[in-house]
Amino acid sequence: VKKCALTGRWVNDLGSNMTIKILNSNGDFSGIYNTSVSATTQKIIPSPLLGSQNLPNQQNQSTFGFTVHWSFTNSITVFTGQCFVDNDGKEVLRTMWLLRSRVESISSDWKATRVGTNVFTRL
Ligand SMILES: CC(=O)N1C(=O)N[C@@H]2[C@H](CCCCC(=O)O)SC[C@@H]21
Repeated sequence: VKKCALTGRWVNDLGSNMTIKILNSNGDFSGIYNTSVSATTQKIIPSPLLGSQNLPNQQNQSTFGFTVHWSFTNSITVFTGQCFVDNDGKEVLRTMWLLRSRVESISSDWKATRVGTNVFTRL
């Protein structure tokens, strides 16, 4: 199997996990994200994701991005990152994300976006 194809199951250091399904011929994919944490009090449920991975150099640690459309609250997270194969041959996703939460009014827009980094490894 090619190293660093995103297809499959990944887990991050927060304990969140995701399943990336079919990666089509131009690198687009869909999947499911199970977050272990939330900024809201709503009950967490698995949420769909859509994304793309740069294919031409897929076997050479390519870049990707995806959007999680949270099913349980009015927010969206976009992730972007790169898949690396470390010295032990383990695949690791180094990502950054933006979480945009819905706020009541434009005067609260300033506090509506959170940013972070995160690392995923194969489950
Ligand atoms: C990978 C990582 O850092 N994160 C993760 O696995 N879960 C949290 C956030 C979950 C947001 C849920 C919806 C909401 O609370 O508005 S997305 C970034 C962060």
